[in-house]
Amino acid sequence: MVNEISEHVEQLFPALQTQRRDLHKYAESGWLEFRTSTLVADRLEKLGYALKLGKDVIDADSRMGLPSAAVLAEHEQRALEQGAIARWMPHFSGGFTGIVATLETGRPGPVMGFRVDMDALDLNEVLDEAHRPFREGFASANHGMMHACGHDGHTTIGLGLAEVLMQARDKLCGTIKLIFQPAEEGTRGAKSMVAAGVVDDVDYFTAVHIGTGVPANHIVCGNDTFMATTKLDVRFTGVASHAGGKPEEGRNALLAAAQATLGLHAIPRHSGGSSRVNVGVLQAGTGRNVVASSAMMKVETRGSTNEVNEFIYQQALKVISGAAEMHQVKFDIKLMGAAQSSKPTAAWVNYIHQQAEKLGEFAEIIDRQEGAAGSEDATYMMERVKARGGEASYVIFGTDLSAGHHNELFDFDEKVMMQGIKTLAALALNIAEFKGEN
Ligand SMILES: O=C(O)C[C@H](NC(=O)Cc1c[nH]c2ccccc12)C(=O)O
Repeated sequence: MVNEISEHVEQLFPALQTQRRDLHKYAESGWLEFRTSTLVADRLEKLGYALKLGKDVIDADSRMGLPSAAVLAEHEQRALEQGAIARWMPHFSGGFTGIVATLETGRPGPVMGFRVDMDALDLNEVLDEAHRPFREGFASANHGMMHACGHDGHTTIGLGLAEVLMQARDKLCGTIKLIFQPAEEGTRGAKSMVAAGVVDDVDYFTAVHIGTGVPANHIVCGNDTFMATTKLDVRFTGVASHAGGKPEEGRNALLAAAQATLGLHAIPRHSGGSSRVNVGVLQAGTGRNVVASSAMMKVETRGSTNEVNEFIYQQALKVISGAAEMHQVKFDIKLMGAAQSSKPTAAWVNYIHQQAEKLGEFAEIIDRQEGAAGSEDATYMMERVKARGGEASYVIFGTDLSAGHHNELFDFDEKVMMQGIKTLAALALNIAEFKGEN
């Protein structure tokens, strides 16, 4: 059976490549995946999946870092001009760009959930002959948005998996649930899908990523280096005054933000694990001879455990309020995103390892990798599934990259999409071979 699937996936390659390049060209960042969602929904419906869309899979109040209503409307319009399918748009309008596709086999068995993400980054793609997406005509048409983390590949893997599993439906048991998540960047989207109950019936959960520095033909079956993180926007509001004539009447928001930036980067370490803090954006002031009355910062904290991140975050709040107090300005903090740390379950990692070995496609099959961590909001889904006694893991398919993730020259070897689909399909088709720990 696995051989038949492999052949099917290889036949699909030209179509997968076309799909990925189309998504790459029309990159849409978090909560603005309007064109992407309508195309994904349309494809999944045509394949015969039962769909849940928009508000049925996204809890409105749990969305973090949502763009303004004006930005949402503008990008919805742009999506329609770029080929979004209008009849699906009402489901996604207003920033509800999530999809869950279900295949009930009618035979007893577990619920298996697979999660892919769909959003691009806020980044300008390099438009230069040296960069393959530009040279071959699929560089981002959308200013300030670029698939520079491979989510165009993830979405394509999800659609390819949908196709091969539907074709092999007579050999499956239980239920297949394909989760297409918005707004992973900035860790904004997953929590709202968990709050909508999307993984409440999932017994075995697998999230995927390509690249992340893992070499081509290597697979990491259970990535466990995710840092808990909190993302915040901070706004300081002071009083403008004549910088020469009446400086004492001013309340300097720029100085408060500068003070806060230094204070944030000086938060002590924690013996419980590694931590990070970053002020990635700082903007302030309006004119040379005006005491700056406004400033804003985009800040993130991270920790290798939820406790370490919480410590850094609480310290950050004190630093920000202290800096505001020092300069007698007002401040306002908005939570823009968050994710937990999470570890995969050993039995599921073992099963993925065993299935990857059977496929015979990988030069190296690694259970976990040491090293620098990022964050991921799929961790909310993993933790929810584990809390109900389910199994969960996060798989990385290695691939050659033209530049690092989140870089303007990012691109990947598209063949990795075939390995991804084959491996995930094998997890579903061979589930009878899974042995839990009990
Ligand atoms: O915090 C975020 O905004 C999410 C973003 N996430 C990623 O870049 C994904 C990621 C980073 N490192 C790894 C390693 C393994 C899988 C996924 C990743 C990050 O860490 O900045």
